[in-house]
Amino acid sequence: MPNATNRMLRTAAARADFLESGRSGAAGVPDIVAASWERSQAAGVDHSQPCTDFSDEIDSGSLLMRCARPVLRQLGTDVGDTPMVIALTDSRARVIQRIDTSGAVGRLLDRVNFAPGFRYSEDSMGTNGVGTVFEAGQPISVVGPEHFAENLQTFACTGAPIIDPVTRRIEGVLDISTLSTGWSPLMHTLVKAAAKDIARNLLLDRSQSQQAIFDTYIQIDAKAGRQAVLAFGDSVFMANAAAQALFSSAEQQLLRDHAIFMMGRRDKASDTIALPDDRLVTLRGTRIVVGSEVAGLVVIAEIASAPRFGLPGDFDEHVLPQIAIAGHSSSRVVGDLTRQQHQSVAVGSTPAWVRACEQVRQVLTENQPAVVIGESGSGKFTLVAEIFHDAFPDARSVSIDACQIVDEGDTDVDLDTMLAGQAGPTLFIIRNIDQASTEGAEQISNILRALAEHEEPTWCVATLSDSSLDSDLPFQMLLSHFEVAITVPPLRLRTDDLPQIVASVLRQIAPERRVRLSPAAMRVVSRYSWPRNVTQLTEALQHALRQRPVGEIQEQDLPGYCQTTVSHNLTPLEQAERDAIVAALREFDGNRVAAAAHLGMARSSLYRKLRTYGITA
Ligand SMILES: Nc1ncnc2c1ncn2[C@@H]1O[C@H](COP(=O)(O)OP(=O)(O)OP(=O)(O)O)[C@@H](O)[C@H]1O
Repeated sequence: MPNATNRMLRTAAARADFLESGRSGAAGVPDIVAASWERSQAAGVDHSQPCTDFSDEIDSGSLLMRCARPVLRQLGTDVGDTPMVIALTDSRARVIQRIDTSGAVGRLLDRVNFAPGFRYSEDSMGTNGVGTVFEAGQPISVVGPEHFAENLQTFACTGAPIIDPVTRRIEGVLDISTLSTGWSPLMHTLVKAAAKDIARNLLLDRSQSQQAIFDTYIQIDAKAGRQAVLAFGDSVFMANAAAQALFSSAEQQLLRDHAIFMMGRRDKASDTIALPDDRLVTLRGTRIVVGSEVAGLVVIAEIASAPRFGLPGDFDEHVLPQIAIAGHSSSRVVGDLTRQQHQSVAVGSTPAWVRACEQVRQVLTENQPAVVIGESGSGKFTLVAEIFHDAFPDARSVSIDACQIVDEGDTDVDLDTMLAGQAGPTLFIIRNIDQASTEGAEQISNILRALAEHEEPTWCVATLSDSSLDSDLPFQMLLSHFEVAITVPPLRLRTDDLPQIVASVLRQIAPERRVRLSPAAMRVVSRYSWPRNVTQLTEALQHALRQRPVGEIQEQDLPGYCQTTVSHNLTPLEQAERDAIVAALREFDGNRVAAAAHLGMARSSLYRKLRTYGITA
């Protein structure tokens, strides 16, 4: 029997002994491997079903990626047709790039989640050619049964650390993986040399880039007079006095994020960006190119316009619905609201949504106290207020947030003031009654009783989250006050309505700008599950508008988390499965282990499904 086969057999037997009886079973196995098995076991890695986590926030423009790119390209050419996969990880053992010289090896590695976004640390996947390199701080080959996990037994992985020559930190690992039968000690030499090349590039890039950015910044600042000048690079950020006076540190961070986005673009180095306070800032940039890569950007930033519309929460004619908000300081009742011309938010053709709209219209017409149930941010409040003002244009509405009702003596909601100020038909919307404390629920009960006896025409609707229904929270005592329950569907079940909803949100957050989504961006929006519903969609579109204040929003302008990997429209069965996973994650506060147990699913299957459905919650 050849030596290599013999060695593998012995290691396989030692691994079985180790799993049964601990370190004594690992006799004859190299110390570095035996120590790693022990660490894997101590970390609680399940050798029969290890599980890793996934994140889709990979920075393709990072310094490491930039320095590794030419080396990986060369390595790919050097190994030619040898069936293997070359992988680069970041400093958190997350695979950030993979080059397959063999589709078959690539497919096999997909099945064990050795793919971009997945973490291969030792405490998640056990002994392997990435995580163990981080632990040992040196190159290592892990061949066949030397892997701790069952599903990695057929592979051989050779990894070498990429050590930053300046900081001496491990910035990542370069790994070559193949089938254990095709492993050769030559791979060790190859990987070590390539990792060193990447480290050398780190040093060169840093010093050349920093010098080039600095030189350009000095030149532009000297000519800029009193204008704001900022310089951005991987580990460089400079702002002159004018820039520091003009932008807060949070705004500077935003400009930096946008500059990094601009660095990745090939078309133009100038752009306009909206700050959170809606000032429009024009950035005129100069790209700093080192070698064939963009290493930094120096920009002159000018305010193009002052804020053009109110802050979120402000009551103004652009903000729907037209209602008074019970704020922190008082429950204001605002009268004399004139109705503006606008598109209704109650649009949509999804049957569950149409049904909810009809029911809301009916309870308001017949003045029946109702609870509207649905996921947070699904638009319960907006829908009720909108339909109410549509049906009763001269009436007013008051919103009371149940969280703000504390107790009798210390309350934000002053019922007497509210009712005394009521000079006409009024809708009271009590939001999130499921969030009420015991004292709050008693207070709300008093309010509901008082409203029922009030002489003026009064409507009363409460909203609550469907996940609270089965609980024994204090709000349960309030349900007897309501005659009808209406359910609002979550956004992910309203995919047909999404184009209208997106248009409506864009009109609301950028009323004076003609922005729309490109077809590809709309596809991204349609595939994502939106666990926080319209609230989250609004945040995502605000983010996209900051990236691209005018014109057509592209898919890369949307936040990374909603770029799903789902490449087809989901079948009803898949939608049901995705919804069950989202619900379980919500129930267990994003705890994937608990969610998998609840769903009766292996953790690895859950991770695969998360990737398939693009669920990042
Ligand atoms: N059709 C729509 N068009 C534009 N914006 C909308 C639409 N529906 C809801 N919104 C916006 O989405 C956000 C969430 O809506 P809303 O507050 O009505 O949801 P909710 O279900 O009552 O939320 P919560 O459970 O958190 O109280 C709000 O900012 C609202 O302005």
